[in-house]
Amino acid sequence: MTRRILVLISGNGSNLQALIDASRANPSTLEASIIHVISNKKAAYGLKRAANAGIPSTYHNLLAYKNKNPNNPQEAREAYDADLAKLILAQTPDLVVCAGWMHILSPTALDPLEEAGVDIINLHPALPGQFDGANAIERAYEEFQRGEITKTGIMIHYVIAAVDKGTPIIVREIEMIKGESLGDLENRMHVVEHVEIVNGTRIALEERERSKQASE
Ligand SMILES: Nc1nc2c(c(=O)[nH]1)N[C@@H](CN(C=O)c1ccc(C(=O)N[C@@H](CCC(=O)O)C(=O)O)cc1)CN2
Ligand SMILES: NCC(=O)N[C@@H]1O[C@H](COP(=O)([O-])[O-])[C@@H](O)[C@H]1O
Repeated sequence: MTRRILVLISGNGSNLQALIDASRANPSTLEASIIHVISNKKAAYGLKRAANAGIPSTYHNLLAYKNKNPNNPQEAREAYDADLAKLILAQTPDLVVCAGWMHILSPTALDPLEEAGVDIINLHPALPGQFDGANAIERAYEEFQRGEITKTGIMIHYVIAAVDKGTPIIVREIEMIKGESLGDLENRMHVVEHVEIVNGTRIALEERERSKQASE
């Protein structure tokens, strides 16, 4: 049975592209099919990448929920997340991959997926516990400029409610270079990301299969 991956994006989608390319390489380096892409940003170039690859996609618009419930942003967010979980489960994925997905998932999104036995993994451009949250690369670069750190990295981790605190699957350290521009650091990190998001996805799928076999 071909393993089914659903990918969540918010922007350029270069990591989505890495997953697409790996799953379609001959021989494939990722034995799985990307069945659907969901973006929380309408202008995400990753939606065009999905279309170019013939992969169905959905734009899930948080603003529409906030406009329907202007006086309670938390309630709007939870309704958005609950519908996001329904959108995801309707595609019956084996795994969800956050690939530049810039929205914090609340338990109203995470709980239905956990109940359905669908794992979520995330690519985060920092080492465990180093720069949790958004803008991690920029924050690392600023600390390096201040002489506070000498290295950063990327990790692929399971997603739990606590942001970027889930169990790491892959951790890769990246040495920082004196005099290097932020753009050059970002480019070096993206090269590593594009390799490790494929490896992390493969490992998560394998771990899921082992866990299913053990429970049978
Ligand atoms: N519950 C979890 N949700 C998410 C996780 C996670 O580990 N647990 N990982 C993130 C990805 N991420 C870092 O890797 C991350 C992305 C975005 C943010 C954030 O502050 N988002 C803001 C909106 C920012 C924007 O729209 O530009 C927000 O959601 O309010 C933090 C961490 C994916 N989600
Ligand atoms: N907190 C999550 C986060 O910061 N993710 C980062 O967003 C970029 C997405 O690029 P892409 O859209 O080209 O894949 C990547 O650098 C990824 O590490």
